[in-house]
Parts: sequence; C-alpha cells; structure tokens
Amino acid sequence: MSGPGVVVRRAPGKLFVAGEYAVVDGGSPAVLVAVDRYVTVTLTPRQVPGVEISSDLGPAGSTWSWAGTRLIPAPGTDPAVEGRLAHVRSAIETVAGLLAARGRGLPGCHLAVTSTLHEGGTKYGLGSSGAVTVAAIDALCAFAGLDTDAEQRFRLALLATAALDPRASGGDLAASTWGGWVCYQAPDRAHLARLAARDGVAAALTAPWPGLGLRTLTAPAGLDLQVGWTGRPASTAALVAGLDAASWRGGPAHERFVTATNDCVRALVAALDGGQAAGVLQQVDAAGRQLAVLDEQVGLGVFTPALRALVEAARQAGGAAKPSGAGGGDCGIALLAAGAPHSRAWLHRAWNRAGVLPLPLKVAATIAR
Ligand SMILES: Nc1ncnc2c1ncn2[C@@H]1O[C@H](COP(=O)(O)OP(=O)(O)OP(=O)(O)O)[C@@H](O)[C@H]1O
Ligand SMILES: C[C@@](O)(CCOP(=O)(O)O)CC(=O)O
Repeated sequence: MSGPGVVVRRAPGKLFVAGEYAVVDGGSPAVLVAVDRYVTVTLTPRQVPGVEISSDLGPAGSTWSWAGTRLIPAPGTDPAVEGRLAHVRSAIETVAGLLAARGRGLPGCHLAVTSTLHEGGTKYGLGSSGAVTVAAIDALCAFAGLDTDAEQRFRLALLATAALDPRASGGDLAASTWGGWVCYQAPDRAHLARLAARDGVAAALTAPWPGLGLRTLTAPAGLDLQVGWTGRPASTAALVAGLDAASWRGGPAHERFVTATNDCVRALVAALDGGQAAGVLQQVDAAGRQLAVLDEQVGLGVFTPALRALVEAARQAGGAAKPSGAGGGDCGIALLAAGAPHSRAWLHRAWNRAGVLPLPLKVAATIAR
C-alpha cells in the first residue's frame, strides 16, 4: 500500500541463541539473532480522530478513541480483541505519551498489521509480540514526524512492553530493532514502567537506564543455523511465572544457573568475536544443558519430547542445539559446522520423523538506522 502520508515499517522476528531465563534478571547477557520473517505495520491517515486497527489475526477494523493518552475501545468490543491488540495498543499509547509531552496528539489514522511470524494464527515462537511492537513504534514515530534513532525506538518499544509485562526482558525487541546477531542485557523494567507511569513517557525515555547493554555481533562464519518448529505454541509468560512460583527462585540452584549461563554467554560472545566456530558450538551446547538442568530442578516443561528430539538429532549430526526462548513448544535452533558428520538434509529428515518442521529461515541483516 502507498499514497500520501502512508507509512510502512517492518521488523524481523528473533531466536534466542543463549541466555534465556537468566536475562530476565538484570545483569545477565543474552545472545539473540533476528530472522527473515517480519511483522509489517502500515499507517494510513484518516479524517476521523482516534485509531482504527486491523490485524491479520483479526479483527478487520476495530475503532478506538482517545481519553488523554489512553485508547478506549468502541463500546461492544470483544475482550478477546482487546487482548489480541494489547501490544499494538500499548505501542500507540506510548508514542501518544511522547507526543503529549510536546503538546501534540496523534493524528487520526488506520493501523494495519500483517505478519509472517505465525502459521494460520499459530505462532512459531519467533517473537511476534516484540516485532509488532518495534514495527508499530517505528511506523508511528515516522507517521507523527518524530525523528528517532534505533536506541530511542528500542526504549519506546521496551516502555510499551513493560507497561504490559515488566517481567519480559526485551531481548526480542533488541533483536527486532537492530537485526543480525546481538548481545543484550536488560535494564530494570519494573522501575522504568513506574517512571513512565509517574513522570510520563518523555521523561522515562531520556532518564538513565542503568543495566541496559546492547552490542551488535559478527555472525559466525562456517556455521549453518537451522531452526525447527514443534508446531506447538507455548506461553512464555506462564513459563516465566512458573519460576516465580517455584522455591528455586532466589535459592542456590537459581544462582548456579545464572552464573553458569552468564559464563556460557560471555564465552559465546568471545568465540563470536574471535571467529571461533568450535567455541560457538561448545557454548550453545552448554547453554542448552544449563536449561535442561533448570528444567529438571523446577519441572517447568521447557524440554518437550519434540524439543528433546530436535536437540538429540542435531547432536547426532555433530552440531549443537537447544530450545530458543522459554521452550515448552515453539521452536529450537541447531548450529552445524561445515564438515559435520551428517548433513543439513540428514538433520531435516530426522526432525521430520520426530514431528519437528524445519523452517527455511535466514538471519536478517543488521538493520538499525
Ligand atoms: N499479527 C499481529 N497483529 C497484532 N498483534 C500481534 C500480531 N502478532 C503478535 N501480536 C501480539 O503479540 C502477542 C503474542 O505474543 P506471544 O509472546 O504469545 O508470541 P510471540 O512473541 O510470537 O512468541 P514468543 O514470545 O514465544 O517468541 C499477541 O497476543 C498480540 O498481542
Ligand atoms: C524466558 C525468556 O528469557 C525468553 C522467552 O523467549 P520466547 O519469548 O519464549 O522466545 C523471557 C524473556 O527474556 O523475556
């Protein structure tokens, strides 16, 4: 779609390479990679004030009006629709908060979302919530004539996310904002959410964000990244909440997990920096084994039978593999070195036999402007 005043922005999905769960606590880095499937957001000017939102997940056109910087759904809007549009709504309200500090409002518009991060409405686990937030913030800023750089858009996306769920690390947002391979460390999201609620988005945006760390990394040469989808969606929020419910959190096993995972991620970054493929494989394998220990101790259900089979087959092929993200379904990753005992085709056949669908994904290039 194009036309006067129409803005189109897209953001890629992501995979967790190492550091999931540990990254939720401040001070722990994670490595993520952006993939070449996208959420696209199109903004079209509309004469009527307020926002009309359409998503490929439905509905086709739901109308929202402003109460200050809060969006109010039209009377009779299905609560399920409100849930499905929660990330888009939070992104719009966040940009509206920034505009309000400059004495402006968001002009009337239609916001449309399309995504290749789900299959007929079933998510792959490639970070569609993060990608839709990043794409929407980018499109809304451009539509409103706000000149922003990548870090400002990332911060706005994290404020929008933290308003919904301060536990979410924002690793997905970092990968979707910068593209390519990234090393990310999360700031204190609960503090930022409180700051934004108390002092406004503009103040929170420019405040210091202690703990935030972001570095783009060089992709490992000579390693083939493969992705397998279990076909089963998992709830990241429920899995992370499971950790809070268990007595594991705050105890010695938790501390050991975080320390060991931090060691893996730091060694992984060093191996990536040094172009050492063998070191990359070793650390991805080690990070996956730490997740398995966590899973055994807490009984979270990170490793489903399909994810176990995905990892086992990749090890037999001579590679390293692990779930990507919270696990419980969604997808897993494997890295194969050139000259591995078994080929990519062999791995795909083994995955198919185990009910794991190989996804033809490539790394999305570093994109931040
Ligand atoms: N096409 C879309 N249109 C509008 N909102 C979307 C779209 N895709 C995702 N979202 C938002 O993201 C939410 C899904 O987030 P969820 O964390 O369950 O999936 P994910 O981010 O793809 O997976 P994961 O967190 O495992 O990587 C939806 O409820 C909705 O709020
Ligand atoms: C468990 C966690 O570290 C990763 C979740 O990854 P995913 O959304 O399930 O791909 C949570 C988070 O980083 O917010």
